[in-house]
Amino acid sequence: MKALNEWRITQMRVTPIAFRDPPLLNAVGIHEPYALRSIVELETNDGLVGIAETYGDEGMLKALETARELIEGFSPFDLNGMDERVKHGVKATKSAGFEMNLAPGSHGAKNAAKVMAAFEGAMLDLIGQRLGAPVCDVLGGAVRDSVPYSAYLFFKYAEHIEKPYAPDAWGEGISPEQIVAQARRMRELYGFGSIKLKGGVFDPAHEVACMAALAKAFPGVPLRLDPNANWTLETSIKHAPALNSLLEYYEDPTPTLDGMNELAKHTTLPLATNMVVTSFEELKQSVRYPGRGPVQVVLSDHHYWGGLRATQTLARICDTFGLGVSMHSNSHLAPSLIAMTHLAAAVPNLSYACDTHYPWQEEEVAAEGRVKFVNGSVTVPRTPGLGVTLDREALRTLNEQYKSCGIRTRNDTAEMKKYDPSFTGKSPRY
Ligand SMILES: O=C([O-])C(=O)C[C@H](O)[C@@H](O)C(=O)[O-]
Ligand SMILES: [Mg+2]
Repeated sequence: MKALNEWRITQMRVTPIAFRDPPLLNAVGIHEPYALRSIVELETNDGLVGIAETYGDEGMLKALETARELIEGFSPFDLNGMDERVKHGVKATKSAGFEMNLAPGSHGAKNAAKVMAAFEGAMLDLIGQRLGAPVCDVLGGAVRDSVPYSAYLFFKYAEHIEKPYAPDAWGEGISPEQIVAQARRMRELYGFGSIKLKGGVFDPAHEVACMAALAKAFPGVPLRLDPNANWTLETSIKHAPALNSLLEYYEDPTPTLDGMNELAKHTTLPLATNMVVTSFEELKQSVRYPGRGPVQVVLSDHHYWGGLRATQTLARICDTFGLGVSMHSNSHLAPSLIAMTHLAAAVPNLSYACDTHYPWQEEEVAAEGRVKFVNGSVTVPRTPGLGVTLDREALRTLNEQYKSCGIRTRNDTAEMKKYDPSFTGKSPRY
């Protein structure tokens, strides 16, 4: 073991991976057959390896590569120094191709925050391993033993238009009956205590009918609907009275802070967002509105907010301004879900069950296997560090899948055009 003052990160490794992802529908199109992520490993001069999962889009891989010199050679304890180096050394980029509104992984403007989060995650894993403490303890200690997640329902087709593998077991999810069946299956398998439906896909009246069917099938279970800003302000106001009695919060129905602010005057529901408040600058703008303001619940996401510590800061600011806090997710595997779990354990004012796409994923890179849910919650690991080790064989397989799948930047709109050539992804559509 190196003395702590000689402890250094000697090498960064980034492995892009692709894993099977079902044909899930959203405001801008449909998920491609493979979702992209990357695994960042930081190795130290005493042979420890810390890991973090982040986005796998081409822009993110380039940003990580440009930041190599900002991490190699430095101490794993140098978290604040790393933040500063990355803030000044990693530039925002205008993505050369497509920037998908729902995929923060493709947002060049968030390059520095995304790189900080990836580096910090692996550094906290290293610190925890070295000290024999779980990441949540490094973050100041867990205030809960397990973290509640929400069932995350999607409208979906039974299979992809191109068929690189056999269809999933969930089947089609379009009618209210199919959505209720999807929720029932997900609750049976995972025990989730609240339910979110990804909306912004079909006629809003159909989506409201699905929420009513869910409320009838699961009385007392908290429900959320997220149209991903695909409804105009007028449409969002029109459906507010029906949703008032159905939802626990109304997530990003309409675009812009101004739009959400106006909507807030027409609904009794808290308005939640992972679209109009996605940075500290936007949070500042949001809390400056007089009255109720545009946002009552911030859906944080450490992967693009600058990391676990930055998200703790975000949660404290939310507490100061009386805003609720929960978490947004994307298609992800155990290293990401477990990092969210450590973080959520160390956020006292987490007010709602967090999102996770995890039930939609079948493949895994963790040697521990698939993450287990008990009554919809994930137990906070007590093992040193993140508590996730890489299954090297699985990592190799998912990296091979990345190389062969041909996808380099998530583009749900281009995928949807294969089903419907007239689809534009233009938003708000309803
Ligand atoms: O809450 C959200 O906005 C999301 O989860 C965004 C995701 O990109 C979701 O729309 C998806 O996976 O299609
Ligand atoms: Mg959302």
